Amino acid sequence: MTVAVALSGGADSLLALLLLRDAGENVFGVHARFLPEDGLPARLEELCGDLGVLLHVLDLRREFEELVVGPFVRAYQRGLTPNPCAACNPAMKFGLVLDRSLALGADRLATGHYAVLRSGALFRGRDAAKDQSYFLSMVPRQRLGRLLFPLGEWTKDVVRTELAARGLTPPAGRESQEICFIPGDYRDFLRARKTELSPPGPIALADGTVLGRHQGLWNHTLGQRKGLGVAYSEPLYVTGRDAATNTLVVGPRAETLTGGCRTAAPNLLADPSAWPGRVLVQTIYRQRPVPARVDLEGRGMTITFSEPRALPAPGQIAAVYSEEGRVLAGAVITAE
Ligand SMILES: Nc1ncnc2c1ncn2[C@@H]1O[C@H](COP(=O)(O)OP(=O)(O)OP(=O)(O)O)[C@@H](O)[C@H]1O
Repeated sequence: MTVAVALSGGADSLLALLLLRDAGENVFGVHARFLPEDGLPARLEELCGDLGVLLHVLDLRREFEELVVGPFVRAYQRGLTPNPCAACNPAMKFGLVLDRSLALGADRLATGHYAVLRSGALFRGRDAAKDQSYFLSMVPRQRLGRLLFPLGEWTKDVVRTELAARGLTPPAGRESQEICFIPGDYRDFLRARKTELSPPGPIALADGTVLGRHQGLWNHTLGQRKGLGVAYSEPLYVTGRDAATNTLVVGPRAETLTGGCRTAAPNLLADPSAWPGRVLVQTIYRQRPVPARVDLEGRGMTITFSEPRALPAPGQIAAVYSEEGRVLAGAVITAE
């Protein structure tokens, strides 16, 4: 089988390449340039040359800006908390990179994601601390059949040890950042792009009582406590960002919890008729999933948690799991 391995320059995809090659697959590398100029493609070329592996560098900078970074910035302008991986995985890695890899002669595309594929079904990766199935929940089902995740049963520690034992240092020389195109704080990134963002506005309780002013909704995150600059008889938290009135809604801790949320149309990875009776939902990466009722209504999902949860941020992903860790669906959260 011919396998294209998506090489980021990091440790995980490098080991994925070596494991597949050791297993006798016919491998080649594909590296996508998503970001402005850096020296990484040249360092990867050199490493692949040493390993005797062909590398294709795909220039996807324009597409990444159009399909990932632009929508990310516009979502902030609409008062959302976007998750760029929700757009990147289906559109870029398992969209354009997969298509180009198939066109280059690959039967499959492998990545260094920590997740397991079994008979076309997606499951959590074995390393609970690195499991990336949450982000993969937005990848269309028919695309999964073309993918391989060789590190699904591995733990990060063993990956590091294995590479060291082979005397290899990944050329990227860094662990991934939370958002790959933002090296520091997202607010500095938005300012640096001179993005037109929401202006100052009122800070108010849910009943409309105005307590102060904020410097732009985009500066604040749901559940935030520090840095509000308003005095009140009890600690206040951000409980909502009303883009229509440009109001930052604050309230006591109890109001940072909710019983459920709504989503946009889900990406279904298992037919709802075959879902188990009990499902779990996760609304942030690395969050403990909780049992929930999921109603597929119209074009979206209505999720009712079995216990109150921290307010899910519109723009983030809600991933639905079986108790065995199978991903049943993923969708973008639209509202509480
Ligand atoms: N620029 C890129 N070009 C090709 N593939 C990429 C690129 N960036 C990421 N990938 C693929 O997506 C996988 C997950 O990427 P992520 O940014 O989450 O890195 P990671 O889990 O730290 O993995 P790695 O150690 O390989 O960087 C990578 O293992 C790799 O297969």
